[in-house]
Amino acid sequence: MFSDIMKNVKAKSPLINVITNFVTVNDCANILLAAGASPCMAYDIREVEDIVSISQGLVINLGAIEDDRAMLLSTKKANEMKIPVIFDPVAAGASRLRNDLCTEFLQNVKFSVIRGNISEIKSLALGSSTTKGVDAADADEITENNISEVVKMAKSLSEKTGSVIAISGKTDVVADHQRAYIIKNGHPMMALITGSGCMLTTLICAYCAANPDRIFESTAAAVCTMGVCGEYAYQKTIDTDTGTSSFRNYLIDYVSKLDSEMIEERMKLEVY
Ligand SMILES: Nc1ncnc2c1ncn2[C@@H]1O[C@H](COP(=O)(O)OP(=O)(O)OP(=O)(O)O)[C@@H](O)[C@H]1O
Ligand SMILES: Cc1ncsc1CCO
Ligand SMILES: [Mg+2]
Repeated sequence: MFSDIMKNVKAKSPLINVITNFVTVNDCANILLAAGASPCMAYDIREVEDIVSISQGLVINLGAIEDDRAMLLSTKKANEMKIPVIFDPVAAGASRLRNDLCTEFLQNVKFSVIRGNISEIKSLALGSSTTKGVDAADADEITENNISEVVKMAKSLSEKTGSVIAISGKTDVVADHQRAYIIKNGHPMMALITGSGCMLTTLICAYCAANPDRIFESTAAAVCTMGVCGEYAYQKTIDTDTGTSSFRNYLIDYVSKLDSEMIEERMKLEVY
């Protein structure tokens, strides 16, 4: 299902500029290299337009905001060039600065994909502020009881923004204004390392940059990749009697080792 999408990442090796946070920046660069893409983490206002002009994709991550002017300048350039721009609204709902920037970005930028945990996406869609900082609040967890409401919310946010919406967690949702996939891969250990969400957003950008006419499918492929690699990495953590720090390395290892057969074997994707 995703074999050509993954092959294109390796064949084209897209250059992705990532304006992200100092917490997870190195993991984001490594996940891109593991997938076959090429990272650049330029964020200085004096050069972002030049770097974006030679890039095939752009990530804007609000984890630790240093210079929102550089973010806006680079998105403007990327939109002019019509390359995919992926938004990670980290901790949306947690502070006025984050909420104001999310509003400003959604008004002025065309994002191909918006990827967040359920609390962050609820904040964008409903203006709620339930988030536990950078982590989703337990009370927001997607369950069998609320999944239809969550899908409805994602479709309506997609309609409003023109972006594909990816919600991560125990259950992942990928939706545009009319279609949705539910993906149930991954492992709870993924929430015990920082940056699994930031890495997922960056991987989505690589897949979209290599397949710019297939944003919805590329997003789903990246979500499945991350989930399946989380499962393999957890197994390896158990087999080696290690813990969360090794798990993080194994996660990157498996993204570099993964092929489409390994995904297809384990993928738990349903059309909703
Ligand atoms: N309980 C879980 N079971 C299975 N997979 C999970 C679980 N929690 C998170 N994941 C997976 O971990 C990845 C990151 O999702 P998560 O929602 O934790 O991101 P996040 O909160 O934005 O993370 P961060 O801000 O630390 O980067 C996704 O691939 C998701 O499917
Ligand atoms: C822990 C943390 N704080 C700001 S960004 C970040 C990484 C996870 O989003
Ligand atoms: Mg996050």
